[in-house]
Amino acid sequence: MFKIWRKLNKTKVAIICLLVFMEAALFLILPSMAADVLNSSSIQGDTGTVYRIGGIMLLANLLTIVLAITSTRMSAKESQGLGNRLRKEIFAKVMAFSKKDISKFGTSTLMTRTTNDIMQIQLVTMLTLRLIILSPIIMLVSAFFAYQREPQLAWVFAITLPLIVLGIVILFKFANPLFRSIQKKTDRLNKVFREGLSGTRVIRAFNTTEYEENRFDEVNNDFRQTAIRAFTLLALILPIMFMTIGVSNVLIFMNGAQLISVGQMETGNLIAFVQYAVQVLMSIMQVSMLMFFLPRAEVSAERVNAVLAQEVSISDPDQAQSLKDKALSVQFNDVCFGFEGADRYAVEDISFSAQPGQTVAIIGGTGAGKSTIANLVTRLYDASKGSVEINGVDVREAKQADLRALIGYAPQKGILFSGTIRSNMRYGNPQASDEEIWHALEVAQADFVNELADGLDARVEQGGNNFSGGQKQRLSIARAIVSQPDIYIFDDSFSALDFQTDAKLRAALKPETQTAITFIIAQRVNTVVDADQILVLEEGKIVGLGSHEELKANNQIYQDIIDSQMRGEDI
Ligand SMILES: Nc1ncnc2c1ncn2[C@@H]1O[C@H](COP(=O)(O)OP(=O)(O)OP(=O)(O)O)[C@@H](O)[C@H]1O
Repeated sequence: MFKIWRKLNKTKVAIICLLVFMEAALFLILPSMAADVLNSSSIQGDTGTVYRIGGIMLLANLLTIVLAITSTRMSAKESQGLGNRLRKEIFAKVMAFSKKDISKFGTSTLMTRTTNDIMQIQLVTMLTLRLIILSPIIMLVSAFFAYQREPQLAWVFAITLPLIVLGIVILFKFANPLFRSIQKKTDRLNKVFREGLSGTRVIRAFNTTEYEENRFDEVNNDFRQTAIRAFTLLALILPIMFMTIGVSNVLIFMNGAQLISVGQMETGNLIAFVQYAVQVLMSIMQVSMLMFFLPRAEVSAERVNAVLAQEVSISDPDQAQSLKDKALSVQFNDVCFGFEGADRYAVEDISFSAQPGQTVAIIGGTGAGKSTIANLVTRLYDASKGSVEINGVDVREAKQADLRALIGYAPQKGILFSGTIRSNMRYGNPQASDEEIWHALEVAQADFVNELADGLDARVEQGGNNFSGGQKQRLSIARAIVSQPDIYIFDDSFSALDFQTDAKLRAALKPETQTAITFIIAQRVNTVVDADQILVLEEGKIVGLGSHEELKANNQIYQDIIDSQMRGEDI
């Protein structure tokens, strides 16, 4: 938590502490002033002095309120500002994470950490800024003033304080593990909810709505039961406090009345003692409430710090080499890559090179390692062995931003962002004109945009959910074309297109990619027939490399793929 609090604005924290200190000082003198008026018969007889002291007390009260409002507002602003900065830092960090880094945490917990955990931290920061000075000062000074006024009544504290401390310690012991468990259960709740949301269509198609509802009910009820237990314990603090305050008042009044009757105590002192005693107990309550929230926030802070401290596994070198003004090329030198924990490489001993104007097709069955090769070019993964060179530079020696500026990537799943068609098309080239966008859409065979009433201004919902899979793919292809890259990567982007559209798209793409290197990942032979070189992948290894004609003549595996797809027809 302290690590996170170091991010607070120190000047503002100092001002808040000063305001709170002044608030405490004013608050503390009020009972003494009232007691002095009540105790002194000379003051009571002097109406002018009574009014003057009353006026000062009123003013002190007003000032206390102004100070309290100002410090509360500043604490709120500072704690919200801290939350804002933490969310921004986490977002920036997660954006820099490689796929491997993200999978270390999981999407659901990253979301919970960015929302729920940061809210816990904000709440405790605000409480702390207000109470960390206010409550201990009021508690200690009130106890001192109370003792100074009437040491004869101090024994009451000897009974009430241990009672209160014992009650709070017992509550802490039981509630803390429950609050820790709530945090984990929030992650689970999010995970099941997210899975349900993203899999709605599959759930309905398999008629498993009831099964999914039961699964959600189970985690939801588990969360509810733990939360009820934790908050019931938390709610017990108030009754314990009020009961203790009540008992202490009764004891003070009983003993005080006796002392007044025998002339050993003045009425004003009794009133002041009661007020100070209440303040002592209320301050203990405030501190204990804070102590109650603190462990929860501590757990949250640990979870947030873990994300911020996570080393980004793919980072820029200190002295990056430029990729500009160099001849365009892509070269794989005996590249192997394995996922963490996997017992074999996902791709192994991959070597090939590509020159400007060439199309490299990668074909192979499901899980053969095709996307992994694309991810090695874009440096979403780093080679475990060997090297990937772009323009003669090892990708690990270049800046990621420079590398990615060279690449136009159309992913396997057409991923779009909420906004308009235009904003999505300009994603890789903010300066693109409408003409350039329409041209790219034409090349990508995205004719359907012409029919949309709003054309380029047509709305794109979150994830492009208002477009079909094939439409999303074409828009993703157009987006890659708009950025006019040196290297195109179409990762199975033609799979949702019919044969005719696939052929038309590849023909239209040719003049666009004349000076570029184009990667086409596909499972269909039709899509790769025109490629300059085709990499045939099986279980992560290249089992064939050549043109369609060469492979068709000499490569048994390629022939098998053709046979399985065309059932012997000639391609
Ligand atoms: N995040 C991951 N963690 C562990 N293993 C993975 C991960 N992603 C992919 N793999 C494994 O790596 C291998 C290659 O995956 P890759 O996605 O490159 O295949 P692919 O040829 O593109 O398949 P498809 O055509 O089905 O998309 C597969 O065996 C897969 O199980």
